[in-house]
Amino acid sequence: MADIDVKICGLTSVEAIEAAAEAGAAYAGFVFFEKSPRNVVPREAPALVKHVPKTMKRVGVFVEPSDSLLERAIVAGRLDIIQLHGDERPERLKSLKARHKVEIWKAIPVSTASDLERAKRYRDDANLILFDARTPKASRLPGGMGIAFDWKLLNKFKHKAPWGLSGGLNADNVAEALAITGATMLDVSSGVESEPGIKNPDKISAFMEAVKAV
Ligand SMILES: O=C(O)c1ccccc1N[C@@H]1O[C@H](COP(=O)(O)O)[C@@H](O)[C@H]1O
Repeated sequence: MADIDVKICGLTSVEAIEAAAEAGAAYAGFVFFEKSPRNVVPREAPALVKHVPKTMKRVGVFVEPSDSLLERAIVAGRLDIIQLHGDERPERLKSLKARHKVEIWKAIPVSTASDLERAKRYRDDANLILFDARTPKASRLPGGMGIAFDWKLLNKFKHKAPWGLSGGLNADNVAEALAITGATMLDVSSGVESEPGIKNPDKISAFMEAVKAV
């Protein structure tokens, strides 16, 4: 694989964790958001994360989490990274960074070029900016909907911080996404599922094969 790190997100079963590990994913993602079909509550996390090999980092996905949820999830999920998917301000990231020994990733919803400008506010406080598709206003989730944005927006964007690409990726379109954006970090959820919340090991492996073929 051409130095591309992949996060398989929304893992809720041992089978899916093992498929992600076997296929060579760098990150195992667990969603701590009760509206999500992939929600993991902190008390369930230890039984899952014990199957994540040392070669992978554990990422917790949150949407404007309370301090209490974060504290419980970080401990129970032995999280290396927290990914914030809501309207969290840079100050919130700064204070979380001071309090917890984790990396912080900030997801930025993208539909137009001006959305990319928003990312600049997080450059000092986020370890990685994740460009994700903006989901429709009426939708229940700010991510994990299998929606892609216009990757050409990233084409000429001057990145001044580490960044990754997510939103609507799957085995059929990931080569094109990589060709257009030059991303070196990818995050996928719906594109490796049979139905919302149910990961499909064959799709995980096909996605990783498609990335390796680039
Ligand atoms: O996956 C979820 O249920 C989810 C819920 C709330 C916020 C983010 C969520 N997932 C993240 O969304 C993107 C894109 O997912 P997809 O591949 O388009 O399904 C990805 O970063 C997930 O981590």
